[in-house]
Amino acid sequence: MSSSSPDLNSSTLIIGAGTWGCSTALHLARRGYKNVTVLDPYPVPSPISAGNDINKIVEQGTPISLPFPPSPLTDNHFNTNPGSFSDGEEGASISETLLQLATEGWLTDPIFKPYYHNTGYIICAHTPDGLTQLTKREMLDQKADFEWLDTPAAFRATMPEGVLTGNFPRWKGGFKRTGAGWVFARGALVSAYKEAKRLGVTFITGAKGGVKELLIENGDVIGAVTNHGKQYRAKTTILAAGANAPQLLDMKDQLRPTAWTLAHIKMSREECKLYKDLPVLFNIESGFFMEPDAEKHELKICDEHPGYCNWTVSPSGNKESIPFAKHQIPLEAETRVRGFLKDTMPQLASRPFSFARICWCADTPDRNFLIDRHPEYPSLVLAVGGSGHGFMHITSVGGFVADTVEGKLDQRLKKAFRWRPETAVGRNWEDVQGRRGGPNKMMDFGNVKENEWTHIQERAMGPRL
Ligand SMILES: Cc1cc2nc3c(=O)[nH]c(=O)nc-3n(C[C@H](O)[C@H](O)[C@H](O)COP(=O)(O)OP(=O)(O)OC[C@H]3O[C@@H](n4cnc5c(N)ncnc54)[C@H](O)[C@@H]3O)c2cc1C
Repeated sequence: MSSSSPDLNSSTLIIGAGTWGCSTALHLARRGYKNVTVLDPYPVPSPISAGNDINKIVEQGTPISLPFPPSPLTDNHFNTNPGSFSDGEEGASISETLLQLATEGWLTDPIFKPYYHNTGYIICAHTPDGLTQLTKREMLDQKADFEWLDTPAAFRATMPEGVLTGNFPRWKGGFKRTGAGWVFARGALVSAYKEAKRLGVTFITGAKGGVKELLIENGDVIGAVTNHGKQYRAKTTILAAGANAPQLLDMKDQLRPTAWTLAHIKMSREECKLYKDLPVLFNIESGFFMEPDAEKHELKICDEHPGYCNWTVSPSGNKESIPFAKHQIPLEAETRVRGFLKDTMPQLASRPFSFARICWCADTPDRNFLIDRHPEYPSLVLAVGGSGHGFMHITSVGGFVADTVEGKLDQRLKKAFRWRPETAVGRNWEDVQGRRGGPNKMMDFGNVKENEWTHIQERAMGPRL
C-alpha cells in the first residue's frame, strides 16, 4: 500500500460504531475520505460498547510508568504490564507518544475538549502486595507530581468534608492534583459520531447494521454480510467490533474478551453539588469512582478485579470467551462494591443500586493495541485490542487506523500494534495480566449461578446505558 496520495473516493467499511469505530470514522472523514460506511447492530451509543459509560479515567502528558500500556492512570483497572517488546526505553517512548497524542485531543480538539475534566487523581492500594506493586513498580512515592498519602486523614483531606468519611484501612497511595482526571465517555463517543456523520460518513445502525460475517472472495475480505443478508462491499474493511471481533474473524487467540462490573447509585442534587469536581479515587485492589454524572445524578463505582470471562468450547474445539450483555452484576461484585464504599464513603454503602452492568473489552496477551493489516486478507484492517485502556485514546486512535489504511503508520507504533499470533501461542487464559483485586484471579461467569446476580429494577428513565 502506497503512502502517497490516498484515493479519497475509495470505499471503506467500518464494522463497529463503538469507541474505535467512531474515532476511525472521524479521522477518515477529516482526511477527506468521501465513501465511509459504518455498521453496528445498535444505534450510537451502542449499549454493548465499552465506551458507552458515564466516565473513564484519563491522564495528560508524560506517563508516570515505564512499561506500556501508557500508565497506571490511563490503564485504569490494569496497573502494570511488562509487555514483551515494549519494555524499557522503546516502550516508554511509545507510551509517551500515545499519551501526548491523546492529550492533544482532549485539550484542543473542540469535538472532545468539552468532555475532559482535569480534576486530579489518587491511585492507591492497601495490602502489602498491592503496595509493593504501587511503590516499587510504579514508583509513585518518588514522582514529583504525586503527593504521598499514608493516613486516613490525608485521604479524607483530598475531597470536601463529608465526602470521604471512611477509615481507609491500611490505604496508601499517590495524589496527582492536576494533569489527570476523567472524561464524560458517552458524551465524547457521541460527539465523535455526530461530527463524523456531519462530515459525510454513513452510519447504518440498529437491526440492519449487525454484521453476521466477513465477505470473503478470492482470498481477500471485500466487505461484510449483515444479519439481514445484505452485502456491503468495500475496497477496505476495518474490523472495530471490540470484544465481539473474535466472532467475526479467527484472531488466533490474540484477543481475550473479558468483562468488568460497574454499578450506579442515585445521588441527591445537594450531594451532587458537594461531590462536584472531585479527583478520581482508584484503589488498584478494590475499586474506583469519579464524581456523579451531571445528567442523571448517579455515582458510578467499579469494583476492581482481574476480570470475568464466559468460557465455551467452539465446534472446532477451541476455548473461547463469548461476550453477552447483562444489566446486572454478580452478587459477589455487589459485595465488593459495597466493601469499597464502606472503606471510603460508608454513608453510601447500603444505598440501593439504580443501575449495573457488565462491560466487555478485549485483551491482547501483552495488552498493546492490535492495529494492522491482516497478513492473509490484504484489504482487511484490524482495529482491536483496547485491553482496558482504549477509551482515553478515542481522540487519536482513529488516526493510527487511518495511517494503517494509508500504509504510513509510524514504524515504532506499527511494530507495537502488529498482528502477532506468536505472542498468543499456548496462551495462558488465566493470566491476570498485572491486574489485582477481588480473588486476585480470573473469574468465569459460568460459575455464577442464575440466582447469584443482582435484581436491580430499572426505573422508567428511558433507554439506558
Ligand atoms: C468497565 C470498564 C472500564 C474501563 N475504563 C477505562 C478507562 O478508565 N480509561 C480507558 O482509557 N479505557 C477504559 N476502558 C477500556 C475502553 O473502554 C475500551 O478499551 C474501549 O472502549 C474499546 O473500544 P472498542 O471500539 O474496541 O470497543 P467498543 O467501544 O466496545 O465498540 C465495539 C462496537 O462494536 C459493535 N459490534 C459488536 N458486534 C458487532 C457486529 N457483529 N457487527 C457490527 N458491530 C458490532 C458494538 O455494538 C460496539 O459499538 C474500560 C473498559 C471497561 C469494560
